[in-house]
Amino acid sequence: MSTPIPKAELHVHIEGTLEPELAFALADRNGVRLDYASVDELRAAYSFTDLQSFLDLYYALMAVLRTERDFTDLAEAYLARAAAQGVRHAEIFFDPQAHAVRGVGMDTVVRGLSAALDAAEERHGVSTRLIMCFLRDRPAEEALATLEEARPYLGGAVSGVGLDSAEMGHPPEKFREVFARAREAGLHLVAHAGEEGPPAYVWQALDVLGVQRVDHGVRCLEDEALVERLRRERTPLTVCPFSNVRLRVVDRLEDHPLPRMLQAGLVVTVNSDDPAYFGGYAEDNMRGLRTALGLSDADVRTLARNSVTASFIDAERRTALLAEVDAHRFTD
Ligand code: HPA
Ligand SMILES: [Zn+2]
Repeated sequence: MSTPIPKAELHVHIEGTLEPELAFALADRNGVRLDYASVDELRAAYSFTDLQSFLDLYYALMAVLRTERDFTDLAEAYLARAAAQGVRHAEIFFDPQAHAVRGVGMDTVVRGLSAALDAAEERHGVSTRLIMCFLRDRPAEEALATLEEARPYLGGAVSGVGLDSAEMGHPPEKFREVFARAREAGLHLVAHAGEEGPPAYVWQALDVLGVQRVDHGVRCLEDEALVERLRRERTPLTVCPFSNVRLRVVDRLEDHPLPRMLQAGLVVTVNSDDPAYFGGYAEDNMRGLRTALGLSDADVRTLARNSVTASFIDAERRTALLAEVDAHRFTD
């Protein structure tokens, strides 16, 4: 690969970076039986019809994650791959409720992930933040309990909260209270909205939850007033092109609405979402898009700059990373 452009990744689920090889290694280590005979057989199951069909496999495979060391190994593997793809800063989602159902508690998950994240700057040159997501298809009360369980880590290991899982039928307003509490705790706020769900869910994420970024948000294009609002307030959208194709939010990469989003003046970023399942990491997404849509060098630089300005890093590192993006030379 020619030198990837330096960038931030703002939308990646750590559980979605679980590659089949690591899943089998952890299954062996923990004595967990998988329903698949081999890595190839598992990979062959990665054919999705919508978000739910993906989530079913995503949650099932998490059964192999048991100990602090498992979470450390998972995050370390992601950080090494991300660094090789030019990622210089990563804001990483995790789903504590999806682990609690197996009796794997908050401390195990956060301490395990933090061990890898804390070493990432020195080991890989990647700064990091951790964003705790609530599962929107679980009750609001469970999200509140999850926030309380994470209390010792809020503002420390955990910088923000998000909202993910099955979108349809689970509007952002269901989580009004937990987001209000997270705001009181001084946390950053983001939410998945407008991936499969309608523009109304994006409005709610902004007006009811008060999010600083919208994850996905591609369906905003169906509502002109919403596009104008996002543009005027420069609310970043963390777009995930490979994910959109694999989950059939768009038919083909060639049809991806990203150029229209840029054209509309939106602060768009490119991200990998669940790279082990969707066919590639951050730079893979960038190059895939570039080829499919004929993006220019200037477009790619704009996307990389957006990723840095949309991140939650401090001003000094932001300036340093923007300088790196501007100094990048395209060689192919
Ligand atoms: O793309 C996604 N959408 C919603 N929830 C998720 N959890 C992991 N990936 C996703
Ligand atoms: Zn996502």
